[in-house]
Amino acid sequence: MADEEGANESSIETLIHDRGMQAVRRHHPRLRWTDASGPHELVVRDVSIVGSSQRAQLRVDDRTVSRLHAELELKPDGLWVRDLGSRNGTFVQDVLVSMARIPDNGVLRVGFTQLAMDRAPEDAVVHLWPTDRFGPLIGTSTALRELFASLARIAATDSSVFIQGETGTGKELVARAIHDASPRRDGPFVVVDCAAMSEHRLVEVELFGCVKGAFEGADAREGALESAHGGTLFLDEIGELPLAIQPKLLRALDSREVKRVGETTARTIDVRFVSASHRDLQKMANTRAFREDLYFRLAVLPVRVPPLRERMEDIPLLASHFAARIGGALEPPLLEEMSQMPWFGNVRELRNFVERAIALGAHRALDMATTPAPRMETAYKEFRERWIEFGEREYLRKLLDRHGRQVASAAQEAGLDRTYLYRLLRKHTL
Ligand SMILES: Nc1ncnc2c1ncn2[C@@H]1O[C@H](COP(=O)(O)OP(=O)(O)OP(=O)(O)O)[C@@H](O)[C@H]1O
Repeated sequence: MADEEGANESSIETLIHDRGMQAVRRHHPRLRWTDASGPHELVVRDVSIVGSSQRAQLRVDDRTVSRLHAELELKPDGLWVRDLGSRNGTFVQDVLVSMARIPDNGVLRVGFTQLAMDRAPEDAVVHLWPTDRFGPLIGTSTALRELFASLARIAATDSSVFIQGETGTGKELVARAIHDASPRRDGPFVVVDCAAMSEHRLVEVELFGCVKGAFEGADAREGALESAHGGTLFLDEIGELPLAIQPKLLRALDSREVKRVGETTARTIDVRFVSASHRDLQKMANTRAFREDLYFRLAVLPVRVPPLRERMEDIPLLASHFAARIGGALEPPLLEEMSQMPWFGNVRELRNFVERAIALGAHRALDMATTPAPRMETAYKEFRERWIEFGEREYLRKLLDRHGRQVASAAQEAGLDRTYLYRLLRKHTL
């Protein structure tokens, strides 16, 4: 029998002990609806897509529903829905929403179909990872310990994993942790940053390789898919993969074979695919900016890395870890203050902040994180540098907002190369 600790009525979960392990007992929401093919019900346990596509986890047979219409996500405070750029909109309690929590016993509407939510008859017990570390990853929050437990299960399989999360949440580290915990750990871990190459031929050669003379000046070279043979291929920023290359990657995923550019015979590969993006591939699939079939092939096991602001309990542990790594320590009042900050750049921003706090002192670090512009009473050279940094950051922040974080259109307005804009965004942890 599980014994309960601190039941919280407003939350969907309670911390319990089950068979000596820490776990959460969680009630799962159930959705019931009737569409063209009759009445249905589904208990939502994971991130699920609602749509008319055959591949959607919650398929609604209604022509007014987009193929990938909305996404459901279970968070500690309940079930959230996010519209994926649908044609006819997503409604909660009859209000048009882009993102909203569905209240208990509330109603979600997609197109003409109403889905009534209630509580599934049986609660689920979700085990948490017993420690605050999983390979290179650190975290003590329920959200991360649940993620660690699911990464351990994922690592044991060979299925393709798609990691979604805001910039700086630790997606690359999650990919690394999966590889290190998997039976492929002694094989190679190959990383390809799909955002780093805007030219389609470059990406193609990087991924698939080429034979000598395949195009002017081409030398024979092995692509990343071949290099990752026996190991894991991590495709970072997969949302930036040019559409023209996507069918070729899909074929490689299906057939486990690659042909170098200019080659006619195929080579067999044994590779585990892990990909990541901070962008909404589902939304991109709706506007055909990303192939829907490729998305579902890559996202057999979808993983969501929560933003730091949804797991503030992790801040002191992470901050002390980053400080200790460079031989420093942080004072408790600073840790306290850090727990109030928004961390839009997530763990990367936290790491940079800690490094600054140790190198320059807490005051300067806080100043740089929170003061809107540098103070005038600074040496001219430093003032000038910081003013440019500040101006650049503000410019980029506003630009991104105007374009709903779509880098391609933002780059166009700014008259910048997309790759360069990416580099600037990383520099400013935006
Ligand atoms: N849970 C964690 N434990 C320890 N270090 C972490 C954790 N999460 C992130 N980091 C560190 O934060 C930094 C950013 O992480 P990472 O590069 O994996 O983020 P990302 O989500 O891939 O970012 P981007 O979207 O910009 O590519 C790295 O230095 C990483 O080591």
